[in-house]
Amino acid sequence: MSLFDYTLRELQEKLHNKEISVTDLVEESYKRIEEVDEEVQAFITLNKEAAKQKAAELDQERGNADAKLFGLPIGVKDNIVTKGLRTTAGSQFLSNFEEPLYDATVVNKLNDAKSVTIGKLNMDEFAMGSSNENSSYAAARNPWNTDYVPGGSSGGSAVAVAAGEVPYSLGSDTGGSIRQPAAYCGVVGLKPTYGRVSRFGLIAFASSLDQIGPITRNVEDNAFLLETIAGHDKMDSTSANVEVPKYTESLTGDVKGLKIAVPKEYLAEGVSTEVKEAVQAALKEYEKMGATWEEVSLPHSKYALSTYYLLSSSEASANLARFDGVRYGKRAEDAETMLDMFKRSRAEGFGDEVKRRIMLGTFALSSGYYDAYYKKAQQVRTLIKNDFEKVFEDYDVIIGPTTPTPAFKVGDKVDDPMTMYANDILTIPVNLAGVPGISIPCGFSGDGLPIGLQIIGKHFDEGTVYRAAHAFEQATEYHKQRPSLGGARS
Ligand SMILES: NC(=O)C[C@H](N)C(=O)O
Repeated sequence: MSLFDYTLRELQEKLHNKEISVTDLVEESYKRIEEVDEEVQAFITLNKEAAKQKAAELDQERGNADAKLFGLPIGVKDNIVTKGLRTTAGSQFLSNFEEPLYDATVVNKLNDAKSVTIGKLNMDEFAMGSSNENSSYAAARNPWNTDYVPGGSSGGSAVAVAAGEVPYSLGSDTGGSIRQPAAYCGVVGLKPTYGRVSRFGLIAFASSLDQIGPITRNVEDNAFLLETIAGHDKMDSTSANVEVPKYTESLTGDVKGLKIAVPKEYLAEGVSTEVKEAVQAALKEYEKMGATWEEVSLPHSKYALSTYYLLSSSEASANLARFDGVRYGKRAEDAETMLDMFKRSRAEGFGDEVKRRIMLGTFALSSGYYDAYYKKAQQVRTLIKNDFEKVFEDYDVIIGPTTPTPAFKVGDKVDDPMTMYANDILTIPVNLAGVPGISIPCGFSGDGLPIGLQIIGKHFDEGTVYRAAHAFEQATEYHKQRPSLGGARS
């Protein structure tokens, strides 16, 4: 058994009782990375020397170890800026961004809580993708079967946790990038309410949709981590000044009387039989625990995918304008004029998917098309948000699958953007509405690949989402299964 099979709270107890040291934990992490990372490619950059030094320092000061994440090793998605530690956003454009000058707010919070950053996690370039195959580095692989993708864009964040390289990690979610890889890798991933967690220091993809969130092996750890990173930040004007509850206190195990809505659009055509059956079995489990469920409709769901690709690409085209070869990242050589230098740096620096989105976004924003595409998409976004609000007048949570199918094979969809985009059909509406959503393990396919259950809550009601997720976890064993990767673990 690995140390990382313990919950964060249990690890802290062991640290407290001096059964283990912070150095033991950090060494366990790097040992496991050495064993399996060549196979799964979860990390882009390791922080070995600094992490070991920090562990030694923390071991010295252990007497007053009451910081929230004291000594617990974490992996951070590589679009979250870390001072002095290379931050690439999965792009070779930023491969030389070795020494960022500041920490993202969430990283400051992790540091204040005295966690130890093990390294930066693999991702699709600038968070655009659903399989990790768009990483400029290596494509991360699914620990349950390395012929399969781990999902994306926070593929590395889900893989590192599922493969036992770190006990918990941070990802970011614009259209499903935390929940979809969490579902594919059999771990727990939460996208918080928009505004719950500061985006300061998150390399922006689509600013009105991006949120940072926790990926863990169980719901309690997830709630614990969200408590640490959430909260208002004056450096992010979209972060909400709303009190952060103690999420761990909402894990009562009691869902008696909980009112669940199941959107018929989420179990429709395109959702595989195995996934449907797993979700139906989960609903039965909730019934047994005293919750009730009813079918509802989110009628504008069918427009969510096109709305998302218009809005997120439009925002990306503006956000990514800053990568011009001047201020950040690589610069094209041999350019003759300044304009030529901009053009060549961008042509050489960005991968195909990023270019596709920038072109789509620029087109949607251009005069003559703006009203027909961008403005229209904004209006449809409001309709989608209203669908959710209407359902939440009568229900506490919405439950459905996280993804239409379990993970697919590496290479299967990489040349077909439309089928790749369709992966996020059940996660995207949640970002458009700005509400919180979690994915938790709820079964396995015939091929032994994990299936994820999505639980969606009201704005700023992560507490109820966690309570529902935790109760299901307590009643089932899916989260206790481990991939047999590397042979060394059981
Ligand atoms: N970034 C995300 O949340 C993932 C989504 N698959 C996208 O490519 O936009």
